[in-house]
Amino acid sequence: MLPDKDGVGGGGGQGTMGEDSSVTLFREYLRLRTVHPEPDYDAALRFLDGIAEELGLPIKKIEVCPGRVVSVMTWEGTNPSLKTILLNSHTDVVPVYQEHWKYDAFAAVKDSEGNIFARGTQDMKSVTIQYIEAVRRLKAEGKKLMRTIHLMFVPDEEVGGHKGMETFVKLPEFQELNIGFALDEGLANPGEAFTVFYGERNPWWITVRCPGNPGHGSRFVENTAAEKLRDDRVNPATRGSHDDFKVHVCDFCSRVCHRLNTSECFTLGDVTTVNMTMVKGGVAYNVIPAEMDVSFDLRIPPTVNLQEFEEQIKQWCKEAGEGITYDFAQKHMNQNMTSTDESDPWWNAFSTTCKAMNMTLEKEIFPAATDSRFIRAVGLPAIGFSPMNRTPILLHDHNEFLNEQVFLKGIQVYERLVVALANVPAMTFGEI
Ligand SMILES: CSCC[C@H](NC(C)=O)C(=O)O
Ligand SMILES: [Zn+2]
Ligand SMILES: [Zn+2]
Repeated sequence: MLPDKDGVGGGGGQGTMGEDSSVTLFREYLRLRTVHPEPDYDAALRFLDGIAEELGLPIKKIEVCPGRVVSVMTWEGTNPSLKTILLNSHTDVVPVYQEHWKYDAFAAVKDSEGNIFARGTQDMKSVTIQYIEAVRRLKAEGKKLMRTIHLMFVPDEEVGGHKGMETFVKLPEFQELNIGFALDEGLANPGEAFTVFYGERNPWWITVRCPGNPGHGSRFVENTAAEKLRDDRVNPATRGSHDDFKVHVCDFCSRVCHRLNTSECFTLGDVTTVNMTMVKGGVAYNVIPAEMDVSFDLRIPPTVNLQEFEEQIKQWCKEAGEGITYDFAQKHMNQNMTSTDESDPWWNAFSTTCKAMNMTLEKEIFPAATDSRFIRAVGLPAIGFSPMNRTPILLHDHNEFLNEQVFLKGIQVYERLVVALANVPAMTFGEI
């Protein structure tokens, strides 16, 4: 192995201009435009095929929906009958507002401080390449692991995972992987610590439909769709007669916000948030619409009783006026969390390895949604972890970047984690 110019140690070879070859590969992957709304998934599949060939690993492709392929690269363990380790990552990225970026968001420019700028540097092309490079180094060292490792690359996480992981976990090809434990994405941490996620808030996307009396825009019309959306009623006859849905939501949000700000123990993942994100309706300035729709993005922690919460929503609709209904565009109901008890063999392997590397872990509930929710929903333990400390959280933001030293350190972290997880002894229940 070539010496490492940056003192990171245990690195890959030198790529272009003395750059570590792992960084060069990362930048190459960042340049693939797997960006919504029309991700170039074929480019990602070709890239991954090339890597599988380099590593001498078989790669299996499963078309879960037309044009949506999951690839699985497999490094077989010395005891392939044991439960396996899944290293999951998604290949798609969210769109950019290029005019707000310092550099082309798909050029993977590296500045003088070693910060690499591109969409996907944090979410989550870094993790994909870190998994690959960790496996490449372990193989090059001649390591043999007990459990099989699957590197899974999935499409469409950023648009809800319906044509990706949500469908794949229900297929026999997923069952056949015989997964025992999964790693998936987390978030950067601006401090020294690393954040790990053992659960996620449930995303509920709701559209509240408010019907009302139509009529000429110049008149006082009673019981309009619009007045069910607003608290300062236009019509003096009905103003203040009942609370609208938005008032209930605002009251609820200010109570949550107060709790979040007054308790040191809470992070965003521990509280429910509701945001009004869309309002639709109307056909002309002078026609009072027969219906107006308002949409909300709700995120509910796994500790909340979901049935009771839905009853609350029903009540708000009832109080907001006649004929109001709601429907869901997204309604995740599973509340499984992954054990972070030291007695849990998977968590124990994960946490003791991190401790041995002097890493401090902060355990949290993921505030948004990742593909881990589908993995946990089929009863598998999954930890959300992207090894990025000393890094501002910039996923989905302008000028997303990751420093190359942080990236390289992450490869070392995975090298150790993969060995530890793959060598977790066979469990008395279910494995022997
Ligand atoms: C609910 S499906 C969309 C998934 C998306 N994930 C992230 C990490 O931004 C979100 O939470 O909105
Ligand atoms: Zn992501
Ligand atoms: Zn994302």
